Amino acid sequence: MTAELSPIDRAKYAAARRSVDFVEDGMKLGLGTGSTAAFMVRALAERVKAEGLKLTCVATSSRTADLARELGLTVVGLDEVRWLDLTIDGADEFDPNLNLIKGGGAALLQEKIVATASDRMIVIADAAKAVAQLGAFPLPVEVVPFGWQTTKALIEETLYSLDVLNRDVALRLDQGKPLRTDEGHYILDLDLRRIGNPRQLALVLNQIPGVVENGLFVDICDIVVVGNGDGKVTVRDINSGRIEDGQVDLGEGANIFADLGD
Ligand SMILES: O=C(CO)[C@H](O)[C@H](O)COP(=O)(O)O
Repeated sequence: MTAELSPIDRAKYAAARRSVDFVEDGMKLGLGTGSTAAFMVRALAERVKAEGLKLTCVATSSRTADLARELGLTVVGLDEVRWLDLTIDGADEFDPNLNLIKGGGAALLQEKIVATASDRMIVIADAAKAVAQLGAFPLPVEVVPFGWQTTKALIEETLYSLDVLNRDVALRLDQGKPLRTDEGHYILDLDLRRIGNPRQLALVLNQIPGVVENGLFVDICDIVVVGNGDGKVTVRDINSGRIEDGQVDLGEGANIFADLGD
């Protein structure tokens, strides 16, 4: 079954499977959004079933909440628990300081709120998401629909004032219409190629009226788990500096992959 999966999906599964080893009984857990996070939710549900773990989960999107509930996990609102032990989520890019671009799945707002309300954030990713400098992936910025074109112009002016050379800003569409986030906002994707100073850019973007949040996660992620198509995983902890290599048995994913219909 696993042989039919693409190498990228095997890499995502490997990272996801390794990340759930960090989950302990009784934890309050943030569940990310995206395809890698979906593998994690499935691997987590398997562990809960096999070991009878008692977990309280907070989802970062309606998609993740639906999947987690369908798999029997307990999902509550963030305000019911206020603070989480751990959040596990995917990313679109991560740099050597574990700063991230997120929001490829349009869930950056809830993802940032949940990760910030957690003792630790683990990012799970395939190796292709590692970059020397953020920015090849267009930076998602969530904006309110009211006056969004004015907000877009203000963003372009701000990028110009920061001497950003490439500053293509595009409204994200879904079947020809503006994509709506879970909160009903729009997403603008900023194709910047290179982000020299993610901390500065994140702060400046959030000063613009109409901007709700941006997809730069600076100093939020603690650990990255990087998966490869052959099941090799590397865990890097930015706080301790520890790097640990391991191997995930991809055969263990057979149930999960079968559920996906692959
Ligand atoms: O930020 C996200 C959703 O808003 C995702 O974590 C990010 O887009 C990675 O997605 P995938 O795991 O499907 O590659």
